[in-house]
Amino acid sequence: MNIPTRVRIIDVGPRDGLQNEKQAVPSEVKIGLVQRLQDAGLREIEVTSYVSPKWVPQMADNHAVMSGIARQAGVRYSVLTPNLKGWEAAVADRPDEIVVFGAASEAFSQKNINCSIAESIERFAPVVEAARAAGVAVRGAMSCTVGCPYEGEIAPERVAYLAGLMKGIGVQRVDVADTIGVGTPLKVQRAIAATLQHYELDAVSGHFHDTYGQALSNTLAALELGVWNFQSSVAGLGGCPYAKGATGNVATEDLVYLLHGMGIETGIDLDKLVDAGAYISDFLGRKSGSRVAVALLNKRAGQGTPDLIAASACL
Ligand SMILES: CC(C)(COP(=O)([O-])OP(=O)([O-])OC[C@H]1O[C@@H](n2cnc3c(N)ncnc32)[C@H](O)[C@@H]1OP(=O)([O-])[O-])[C@@H](O)C(=O)NCCC(=O)NCCSC(=O)C[C@@](C)(O)CC(=O)[O-]
Repeated sequence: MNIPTRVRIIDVGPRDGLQNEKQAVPSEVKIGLVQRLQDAGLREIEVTSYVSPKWVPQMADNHAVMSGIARQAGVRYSVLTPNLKGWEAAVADRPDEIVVFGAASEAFSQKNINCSIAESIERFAPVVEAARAAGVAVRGAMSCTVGCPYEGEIAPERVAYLAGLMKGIGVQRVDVADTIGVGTPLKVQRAIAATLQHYELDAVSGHFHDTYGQALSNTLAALELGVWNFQSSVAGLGGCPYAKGATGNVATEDLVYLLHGMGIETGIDLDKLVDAGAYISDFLGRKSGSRVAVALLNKRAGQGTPDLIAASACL
């Protein structure tokens, strides 16, 4: 076992978390969320995406959000850019990192970005080149590395193929995404191992949705392989508009609780993170998707400690 002692978390809540929200979330609320996440100690935040507003209307205010955030030294702000048009709009807003996003599944690639895997790489290549020439870091999101809503199970060879293509065009690090949260630990480990054929461990992150309640188990499986970069979404927000029925990412609060409980350092203040989750959940008018946050908020409200509630349930 090669469990790391420190983990870096990218909170993708403002982007992945909110992109699928039906109600319009004002730019000020998104900016307030980014502020609270950095106050809680997050050092990487995925802020928005420069995609077609017809495809993802919630991200149409990308410029307002990126220009409205109060940047803090040492925090990396990333944005999604699927093509040169997205890059050209994004670069004016000075992201620290851009994310090109492909899929290990042909059908998902078509549904999500309207092109084949091969075409997507052709579109990404000039984006990557321009970003690197401008000194902007480049990450590649790899969707459907375990399962696809249209094609079912995805073989690790297809993940290795995509990772190789990403590497070939100069993408510096990649996310192994279980977009629809169907993965289980061994399948996730196989997808990561396939990615490691092309990328160093330090350049691989886990991005697990929690649709089937497996995200923390999958995190542990990734930790066992030494992975130390993870993406999560405060309050468990989110889902992809082109993966119907898939729920949000693993909640950042749940991830931090797990990691701190294992003695793994994150640099994140869990109480402040719970406040950030409460802020956005209150705005959306619903309970947090984080079980840790709900337990800690109940505890704060004096409704008993989670330990006592659990004990009384056994009586
Ligand atoms: C990629 C495209 C644009 C291709 O869409 P397309 O229709 O093939 O593009 P096009 O080049 O033919 O252009 C069509 C129209 O879109 C405009 N357009 C073209 N590009 C842009 C741009 N960058 N920004 C703004 N507008 C753009 C373009 O100007 C034109 O406008 P019109 O003339 O009709 O008015 C489209 O499919 C799209 O926007 N898809 C967005 C998909 C998306 O954001 N999905 C969610 C994020 S991925 C995800 O959540 C998964 C992830 C990353 O979290 C990991 C995981 O869990 O799996």
